[in-house]
Amino acid sequence: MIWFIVNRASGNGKGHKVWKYVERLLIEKNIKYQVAFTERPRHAIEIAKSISKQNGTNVVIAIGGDGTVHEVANGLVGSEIPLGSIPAGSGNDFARGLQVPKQSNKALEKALYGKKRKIDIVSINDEVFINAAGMGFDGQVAKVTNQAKYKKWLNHLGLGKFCYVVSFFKVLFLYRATEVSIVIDDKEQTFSDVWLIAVANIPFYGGGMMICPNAKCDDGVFDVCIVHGISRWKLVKLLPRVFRGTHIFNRAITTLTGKQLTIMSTSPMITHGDGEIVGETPIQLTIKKEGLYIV
Ligand SMILES: Nc1ncnc2c1ncn2[C@@H]1O[C@H](COP(=O)(O)OP(=O)(O)OP(=O)(O)O)[C@@H](O)[C@H]1O
Repeated sequence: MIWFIVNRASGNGKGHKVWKYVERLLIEKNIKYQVAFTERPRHAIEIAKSISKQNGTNVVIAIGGDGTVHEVANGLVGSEIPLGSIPAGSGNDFARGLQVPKQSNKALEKALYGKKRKIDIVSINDEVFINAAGMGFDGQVAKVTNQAKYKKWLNHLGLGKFCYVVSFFKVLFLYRATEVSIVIDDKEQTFSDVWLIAVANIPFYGGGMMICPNAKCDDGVFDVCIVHGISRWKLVKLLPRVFRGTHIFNRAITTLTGKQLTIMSTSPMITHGDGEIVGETPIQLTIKKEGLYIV
């Protein structure tokens, strides 16, 4: 059976439109399917979990943005059912990082007939993330974005991916950098004046920012980007370079790779996983090699 989990609210209603289009294609092609619509945050986790316990499911296709893909992945972890996706959100970084076509008909093709493969995932508290997590400035930006009214308007204008840039400037003037101590694969390091730490499984987050340009979702490690010892003004100047991934050559950036990471900080750093708030420091992240099937 082919299952769809649809977040009609994603991308400010884009999820609904994409589903209507996909539904028409499925009927035209005479493809049998089942569909469940999410009714609230975290509902997709419950739905995917319950589907994963049924026999005869070939694929679960998420229609929504990164939040929906994150939830479906959390529901499917531990099963052999692959996750497919048809992007309908504001950021769609998962689709960008895994070459899922933007056009719904092509994304549907890939989800139905593409090759099943395993990717790494990263566990953080009791959740897993597939794109990236971020602590500090990043976590605050994710929190502000999720609550933002301008998200709706920017989505409406087809500029949804700029939500994070608007939030960046909102958080910039109030945020205070902190002292951080990390243990990565048993090696301890300290950093002062830390703005953010991003841990990435794919290069993109925040609507196309290439935060860890070398991240690969099947290499058994996550990539870490630490931004520290930089003034607010220089941070603003660095932002455009993040879209090209060339920020990593700046001396305010430290990049690392690892399988296990513990982060402690003088003041708590809000933490997001795939754009959803998952806690605050102290926090531990562990790679689960080949932990999820995708298609
Ligand atoms: N019926 C619903 N009503 C309101 N929110 C919902 C509903 N179903 C799911 N959600 C929540 O909507 C949130 C946003 O969804 P999603 O991330 O897929 O879209 P987006 O924010 O537009 O896209 P992106 O994450 O790519 O920027 C998710 O955190 C999800 O839990």
